[in-house]
Amino acid sequence: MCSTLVGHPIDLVKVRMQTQASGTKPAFNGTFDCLSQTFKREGVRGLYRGVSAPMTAIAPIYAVVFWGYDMGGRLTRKHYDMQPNEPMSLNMIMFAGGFSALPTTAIMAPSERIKCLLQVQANEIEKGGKPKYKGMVDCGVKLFREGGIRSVYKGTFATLIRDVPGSVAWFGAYEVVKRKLAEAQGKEPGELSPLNVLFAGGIGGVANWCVSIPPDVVKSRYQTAPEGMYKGLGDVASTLMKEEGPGAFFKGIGPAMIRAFPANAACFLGMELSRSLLGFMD
Ligand SMILES: CC(=O)O[C@H](CC(=O)[O-])C[N+](C)(C)C
Repeated sequence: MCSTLVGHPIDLVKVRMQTQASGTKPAFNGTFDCLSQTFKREGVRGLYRGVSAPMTAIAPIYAVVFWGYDMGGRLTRKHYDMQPNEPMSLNMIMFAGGFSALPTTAIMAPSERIKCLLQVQANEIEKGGKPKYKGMVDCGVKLFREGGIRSVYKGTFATLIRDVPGSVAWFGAYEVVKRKLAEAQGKEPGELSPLNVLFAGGIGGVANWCVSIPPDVVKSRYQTAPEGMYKGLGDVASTLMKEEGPGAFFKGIGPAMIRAFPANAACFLGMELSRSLLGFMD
């Protein structure tokens, strides 16, 4: 929840930049321009538009991420007939990471759909219109009334193609950095200092966004587009390519990277601290 509080304004900038209409003059000239325009026009409230959805979903999302990772690890250990305390190879870690995205998508996809719609609806207010959604619950209810569960879950496949490779990189980079640091200090990875864990977590976040940005742009466009605008994800990708060129697939990479290190450093440190607290209570 701390990482959402810190990272949401910059995540909002990412989504607004990713969903800027093509053809016309861009509304924002870059990350800091978007941040300052949003603050000037909408105040602090504007920077936190849409925060309710990730704030509500973040705890269950990460509980499922780490549970899914554990399940993936158990599956590979069973496959190789390994003991539960035997360390996993990097390939096994990456498999377990990718596997974790499968159950997580069930919560991640609707949370992202609502968050992105709330984050971009300021454009409508700007044009003199009234905002369509009053908040997270209102948005979820309206989506359900208008298009049923299919509409709430619009963008599920896009979320999956973003988060399977993203989670492979996230867990893989975190473990590689932790192992290298431990080796250099003659320690076990579990004995690393909080500062080392923060560093490894931050690198995990950066690795995640190195592979996730192109599918994230497609996801943001698809989830915020009016009904019927695109035939599917392939249509979003080919329209982007035709109208805006290959650079469009990297929109929002600046804010994503600025947020990636601190948000994920905090996330992994929180996970390691709660893990040792639970071990201590055992
Ligand atoms: C897209 C996303 O939520 O990525 C997570 C890291 C972040 O910066 O929020 C990692 N994971 C996909 C494993 C949830």
